[in-house]
Amino acid sequence: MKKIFATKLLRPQVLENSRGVRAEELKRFYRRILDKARKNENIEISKESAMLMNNILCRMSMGRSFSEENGEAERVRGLVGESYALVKKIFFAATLRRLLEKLRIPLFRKEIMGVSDRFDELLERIIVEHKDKLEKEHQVMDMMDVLLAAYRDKNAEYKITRNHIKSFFVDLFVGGTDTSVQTTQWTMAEIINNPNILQTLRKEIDSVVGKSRLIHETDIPNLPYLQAVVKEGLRLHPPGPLLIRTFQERCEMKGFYIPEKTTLVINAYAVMRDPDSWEDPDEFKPERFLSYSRSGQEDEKEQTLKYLSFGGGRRGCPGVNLGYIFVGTAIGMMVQCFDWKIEGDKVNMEETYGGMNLTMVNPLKCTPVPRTQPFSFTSNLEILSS
Ligand code: HEM
Repeated sequence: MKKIFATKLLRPQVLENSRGVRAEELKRFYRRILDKARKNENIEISKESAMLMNNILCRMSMGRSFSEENGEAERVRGLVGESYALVKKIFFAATLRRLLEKLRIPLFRKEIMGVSDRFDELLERIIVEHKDKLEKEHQVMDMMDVLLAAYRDKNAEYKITRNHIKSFFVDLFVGGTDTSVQTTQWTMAEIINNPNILQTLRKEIDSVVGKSRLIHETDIPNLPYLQAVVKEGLRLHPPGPLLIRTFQERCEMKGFYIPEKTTLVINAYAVMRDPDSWEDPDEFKPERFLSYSRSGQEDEKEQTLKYLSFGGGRRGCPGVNLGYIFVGTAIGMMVQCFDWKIEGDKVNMEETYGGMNLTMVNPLKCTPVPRTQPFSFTSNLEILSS
C-alpha cells in the first residue's frame, strides 16, 4: 500500500494535478475565517483546519468532500478520533499483553471491530457511488477510480482487493489529517506567542505575495522564512513523538544483544530537544533552519538523524511534501490575511499525548481580525472587492 501512496497519490506530478483542489479549499477556509471575523466570533484552530485537511484529502482521493450538512464529515472526524484513542490504549496495553493473553482477556477486540465496521460501511457506500459514476461517465478521475480500475484489472501492476482499497483510505485519514491539524495548531500558537516572528513572517509574505491576492502553494519555495517557521513548529511539537519498530531478526548493537521481535520505541520528541544537537532546544527559533541551509555546514545525513518529525527509513511518512503544503498554506493564509486576538497575554502551551498524536491540553481559540481588504474570487482569479 505504501507504494501506491507514493506513486499514485503523493508523487510530485500527481500533486501538481490536484493543485486546483487545494487552492479551492484554501479559499473556502479563508471565507469561513472571514465570516467569523465579520461576526467577531472566535475560532478553534484545530476544528477549522481539520475541515480544510479532511476536505482536501477526500477530494484528492475520492473526488468529493464529506458533507457538513448531513453530519457525514463529523462522522469521519469522529472515526479518525476514535482510531487514535484506540491506538493509544493498544500501545499501553501491549506492555501487559502476555498477562492479558494468559487470562484470555481479548485486547479491545469489540472496540476495534466497532470502529472497523463503521469505517467499512462508509467506504463501501463510497465505492458503490464510484462504481455507479464510473459506469455512467467512463472517466478515470480520482484515486478511488484508479484503485477500482486496478481492482478489476487482472493484469494490473498491483494486485489489490476491496479490503486493500478500504484500508488505504483509513491510512490516509488517520495518517494525513490529525498530524497536519496538530502541526498547524501548535505552529500558530508559537507565532501568536512570538510577535517578532509574526512580524518577520508577515513582512516576507507581503513582499513576495503582496496584499492583492491570496497566498498559493507555488509561493512556498519563495518563502524560506515560512518554511523555517513550519519546520521549527514540527521540531518542537512533532505530532508523532514516538516512533515504533520491531526487530525482524536478533542482532547485536554496540555490545547490546537484541532478541528477535523486540519492540523499539524511539523518542523523537526528546531527540529533537536534545541540547547536544540543538542550541536553545526549547525555544522557538525558526532562524536556526535558515542558517543551516545558508551555511551548508549541516551534513544532510546528520540532519536526517536528528530531525524526526516525519520519522524515517522505509516506514517514514510518505506524505511529507503534502504535509508541508497543507501546513505552509494554512499558516501562510492566516498570517497574511488576519491579526489574531487571544484571551490573556500568552497561549497556554501545555501538552498532552491525547491519542496517537501530541496535542494541546487547551485547544487554541482565537478571534480573527481582517488585515487585508477582503478577497472575492471569480473562478481562479482573485480581485479586491471594494
Ligand atoms: C505535518 C504533517 C505530517 C506529519 C508531521 C506526519 C508524520 C508522520 C510520522 C511521524 C509517521 C511515522 C513514521 C515512522 O514511523 O518512521 C507517519 C506515517 C505515515 N504518514 Fe504522515 N505525517 C504528516 C502528513 C501526512 C499526510 C498528509 C499523509 C497522507 C496524505 C500522511 C500519510 C502517512 C502514512 C500513510 C503513514 C504510514 C507509513 C507506513 O506505515 O509505512 N502523513 N507520518
